[in-house]
Amino acid sequence: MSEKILVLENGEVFKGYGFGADVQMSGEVVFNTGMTGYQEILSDPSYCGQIVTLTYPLIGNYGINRDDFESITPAIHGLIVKEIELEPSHWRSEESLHTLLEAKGIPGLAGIDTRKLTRLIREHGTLKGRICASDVDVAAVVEMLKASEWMKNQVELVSTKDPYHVPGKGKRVVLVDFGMKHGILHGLIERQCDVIVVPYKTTAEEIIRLGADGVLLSNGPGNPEDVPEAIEMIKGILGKVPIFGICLGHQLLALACGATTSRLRFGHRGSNHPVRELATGKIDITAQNHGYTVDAESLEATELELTHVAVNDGTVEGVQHKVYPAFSVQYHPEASPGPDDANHLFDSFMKLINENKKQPQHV
Ligand SMILES: NC(=O)CC[C@H](N)C(=O)O
Repeated sequence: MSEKILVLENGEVFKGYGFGADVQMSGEVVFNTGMTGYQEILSDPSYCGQIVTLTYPLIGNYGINRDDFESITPAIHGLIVKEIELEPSHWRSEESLHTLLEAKGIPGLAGIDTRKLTRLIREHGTLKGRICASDVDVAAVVEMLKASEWMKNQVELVSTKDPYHVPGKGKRVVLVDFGMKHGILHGLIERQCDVIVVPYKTTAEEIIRLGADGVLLSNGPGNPEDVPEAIEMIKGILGKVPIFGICLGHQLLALACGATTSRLRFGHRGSNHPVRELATGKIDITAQNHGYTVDAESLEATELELTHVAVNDGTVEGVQHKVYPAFSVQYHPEASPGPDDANHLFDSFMKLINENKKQPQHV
């Protein structure tokens, strides 16, 4: 394994060795605190353009299996670990993390102090970085990183290009794909839904024409303000069909209702984030992966009510519309990876759809 380095825009350099693809890539360096779940993390399209540092110190020991991908084509720009296991052992394992990343053209960096890197990100906020060969001109890379913009419009890169149908005998749910994790689709299939997955630019009229009983707004990468067409679409379906938003979908629902969003210093990424439901005081331990948040103060001027908050930092984790059937959460009820505590939210969505159907449909 060849020597590789991580160069950060603030000039810091971490020396380690490469695994995965032997390529150089830049991205926003973030960290995830999950102890397991690297296969789901690296294939979650919400990480598009990011270099993910895993804080758990030994990664790769249970390999890569056939079933746990959250998307077929990973969109991350790199994976950083303390120690990489090249010879995995697990009955479901089909290949190693190294061979998967190699095949997908994604660079890995191992052998660095991931605690030090994580502390740096926590203090400074997320940083732009580049995984490079050890003999690069570091000063030139730093200049290039400083001059570069944050990646934009990642949703365009990961959303499906064409709509497709996943037939089921139950309610018809239009799933708007902003970079959907497959776990969300599974959550609907398990509830017998008849799912139509549509591209992120689909209009409100097209969604209504599909005969949607409910609309699920998926997770996805980047800044929610980068997808104004989706915000317009949500304004068009609000009050006409029940809506459930997850992560980016939650941020987009909030923007469509007049709230604002902003960037968190270092985000929430991991499998153990406690969230409090305000109505009951109940805590769910949740899977999270986001760098933006809905601004709590901005909710006052809207018809949205705050339903969930993050226990760790008090940020907005869930909202519900006071008039129309629409709610959303910043965390991941589909987990993958992480605990299933919040899986009941798919049932809440089904309930909302069923109750809406009982209302007289039109005047
Ligand atoms: N997982 C997601 O949907 C992430 C939402 C958004 N891209 C963020 O970082 O906040």
